[in-house]
Amino acid sequence: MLDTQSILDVLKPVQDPELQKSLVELNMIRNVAVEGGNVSFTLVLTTPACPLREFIVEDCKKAVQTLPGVTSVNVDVTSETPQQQPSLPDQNSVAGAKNIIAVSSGKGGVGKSTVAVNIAVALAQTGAKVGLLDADIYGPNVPTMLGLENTEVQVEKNPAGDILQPAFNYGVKMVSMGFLIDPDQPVIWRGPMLNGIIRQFLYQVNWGELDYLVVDMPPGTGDAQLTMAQAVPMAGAIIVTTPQTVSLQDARRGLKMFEQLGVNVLGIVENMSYFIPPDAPERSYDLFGSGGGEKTSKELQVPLLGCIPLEIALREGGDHGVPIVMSAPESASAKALTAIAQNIAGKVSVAALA
Ligand SMILES: Nc1ncnc2c1ncn2[C@@H]1O[C@H](COP(=O)(O)OP(=O)(O)OP(=O)(O)O)[C@@H](O)[C@H]1O
Repeated sequence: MLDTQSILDVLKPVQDPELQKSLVELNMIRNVAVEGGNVSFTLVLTTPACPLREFIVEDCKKAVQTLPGVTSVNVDVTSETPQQQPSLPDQNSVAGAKNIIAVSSGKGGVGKSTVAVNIAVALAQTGAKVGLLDADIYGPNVPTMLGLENTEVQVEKNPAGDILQPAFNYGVKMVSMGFLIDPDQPVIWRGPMLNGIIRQFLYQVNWGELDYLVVDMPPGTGDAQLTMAQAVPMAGAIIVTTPQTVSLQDARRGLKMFEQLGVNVLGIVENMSYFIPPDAPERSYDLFGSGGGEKTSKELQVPLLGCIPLEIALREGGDHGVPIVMSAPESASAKALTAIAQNIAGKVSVAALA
């Protein structure tokens, strides 16, 4: 007989390809309804950024259609991002923020902020609720890249501590070190000061509900990384590198540091992997050698999340405050960044449900 139980039974062997577990057992199939031969249910994915959405829907439909008497299958797709749990006793979650992702690099100038901004916007484009915390004290350039450089931060007076109102553009809520410091004045940061500001940015900002809080870390291995790892449960870190050997060596150091701090490294992103000339987009040149990111990822046994080409439009997007995933989603770098964002979202779900 065609009923809720028979639908759930036939769907039981269908797995989430990333989590490699049964959709039914993961409680991802809900609201099953049968009316005559018409079957409908809700598929609750673990991220709105799921790149395999169509594939999973197709698998479900095929399974249900094997039942005799089924005339139509209607799948309503939605998502609930799982929440990362604290791993250390003193950690405090950021209220409302389900998954905190640190974007880091061994050294400056490899494109860490460019990657952080574009993956934040790409995640927001899928419908996810996204925050971006610019913790890069040495070069807080996220406001410029998001077109928010002249923002006046709004502060809400509160007896328990003032609350900052994040700036907002392209679907992303953002706070930046750049809002607090004069960009032309050098600031000498001492560990405790930096620690205090990062904690303020985590806990005294009106972030609201967030599926992902992306944090643009200062380059290198220092106090900011230590503060983050101690303060909050992190879904994971990603390390941005370029293909040159020196950059890869720095990436290795960054990776080891996160491992020592007990932070899950979601993978490496190789930026400036190859050059695409704007007047001959069918060509590409390996300016800095090739395969470095892949080699490092194999050696260190962490996934390579993707490779981003060197494209003039990507730099221009950053300078003009319109991230390339917004301005030219069909460009090679935007496609690479969107795929990386989806990849990260998948790995975050796996880590949260492990
Ligand atoms: N793939 C790319 N193609 C072209 N330009 C790029 C690419 N990646 C980054 N850039 C440009 O390189 C410069 C440095 O990038 P970005 O500020 O993102 O690096 P960073 O690692 O965050 O640096 P810092 O450590 O100073 O914060 C920027 O002008 C950016 O637009």
